[in-house]
Order: sequence, then C-alpha cells, then structure tokens
Amino acid sequence: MSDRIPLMAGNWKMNLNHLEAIAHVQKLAFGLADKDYEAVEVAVLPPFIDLRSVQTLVDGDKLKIKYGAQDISAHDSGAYTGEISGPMLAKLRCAYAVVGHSERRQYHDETDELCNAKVKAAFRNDLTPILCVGEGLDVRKAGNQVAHTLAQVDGGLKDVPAEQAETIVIAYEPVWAIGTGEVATPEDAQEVCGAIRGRLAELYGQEGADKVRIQYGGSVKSGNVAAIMAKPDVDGALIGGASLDADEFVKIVRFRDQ
Ligand SMILES: O=C[C@H](O)COP(=O)(O)O
Repeated sequence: MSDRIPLMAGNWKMNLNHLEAIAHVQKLAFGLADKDYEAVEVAVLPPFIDLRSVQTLVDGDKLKIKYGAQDISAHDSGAYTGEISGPMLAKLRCAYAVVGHSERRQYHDETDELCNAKVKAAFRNDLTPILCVGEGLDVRKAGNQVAHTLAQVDGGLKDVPAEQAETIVIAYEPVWAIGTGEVATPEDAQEVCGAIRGRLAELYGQEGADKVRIQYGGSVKSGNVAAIMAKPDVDGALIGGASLDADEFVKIVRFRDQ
C-alpha cells in the first residue's frame, strides 16, 4: 500500500476576487475543522492577486490549508511585463506552482520546453510544481493518449535531477474531460497515471517514482472522486469547477466518506 498522502487541490482558474477568496477559504476551513482530515493534503490555487489575502488568512488563523499559484514565470526577475516570479511566490510562502495547465498550453501556446523552464524555476525557488499533462480528444480517439502524455512528462522533466523529480506533483488531465462533465472512467485515469509512474521509474528508479504524487483532473466531483481515488496510481485530484463550491470541495476532500 502506498504511503503517498493524497493531494486535493482546487484550481480556481480566473474566478473569485481577493475578498471572495477570503470568504471562500474561511468556509473551507470551517467545513474541514470538525473532522480530522490530516490524511489528506488540501491546497487552493487562486488567481495571483488573491494570494496575499489567502496567505494572511492562513497565517493568522494557522490553517492547514496550503496554497499556490496557477502559473510561474520561467525567469526569476527582469523585464517580463505581466509575469510573476518564483521568488515572489516563495515570499508569499506558496507551496505549489501549477505548470503547463492545458489552458495555458492552448491559449498561451506554452510548449514542453517552456513548461520545463517553469518546472525548474519552481524548484529553484523551493516551490513544488504541479506539472499538468494530458491529451486532447483527437489524440484520445486515435488511442495515443499514453504516448502523448508521456512525451509531455519527458519534456517537462528534461534535465530535472532525481532528488527534485521525486517531489514533483503530476496532474493527468485529459483535456476532453476538463469542464465538460465528461469525466474519464477510473480505468482511463489509472491507465495513464500508471503509465506515468512507469515512465518515472524508467527515468528515476522505482523508489523515486513511488514517491511522486499523480493527480487526476477533469470534472471531478464528490460523486465520482472515490472511485477514481481507489485506483492505485491516483494520489489526488486537481479540481476546477467543483472547487468553487466550498461545500462540494469539502466533500471531495473527504472522499473516503463518499
Ligand atoms: O485544473 C483543473 C482542471 O482543469 C479540471 O477542471 P474541472 O474540474 O472544472 O473539469
């Protein structure tokens, strides 16, 4: 049995301003306070402008909820208008930085090469990258989901040393299941998550691969999370839409009760 601690991370995407963020995290904290959820790590991934408010709340109330950014610059400082750097996120005590979400790959043309630079920027600044990978519908229909996703894993981890790689979080998000209500079956999720762990074992050895947490993302809800989490290579979820409803997110975190 794996001793990996499941990570349930709510990706708010471009939702909730800094005041709404405070109210939302307070509601999450309240919803998670009456029961021991130590065996699950909970994180929120708000828009950049919310991070200071979330940090202040988490610090002030000594909450166990972690937080991170939805993106990170490949550069640590300089003339990169609009970018947010690893040192800035580290100063806010962010735990995580999402890298290569499919919406960044699709709408901002982020390549595996850029994702690799962002993964390195996160590690350089003591942030844990959540590297997102996954195939689109055309690739899935052609049956090439494993090869496609493993190529993204290879690209994102290029020249990343084993001691860093074994601390990364990889989120397998089939693009056709994001925000569509089309959740992958638990078997679909396991097929690719298992293949990802297999590739990590080839790259870093089985012991290192066994330390990596691999999340599933794509239309995760309280009603389907338990079946997905029952799969051996699924160690958590990256939750979009359902994470905006505090009660629903709390139910997802408590997937063992579902
Ligand atoms: O980062 C989260 C994923 O894009 C999943 O989003 P979703 O739960 O709304 O399908």
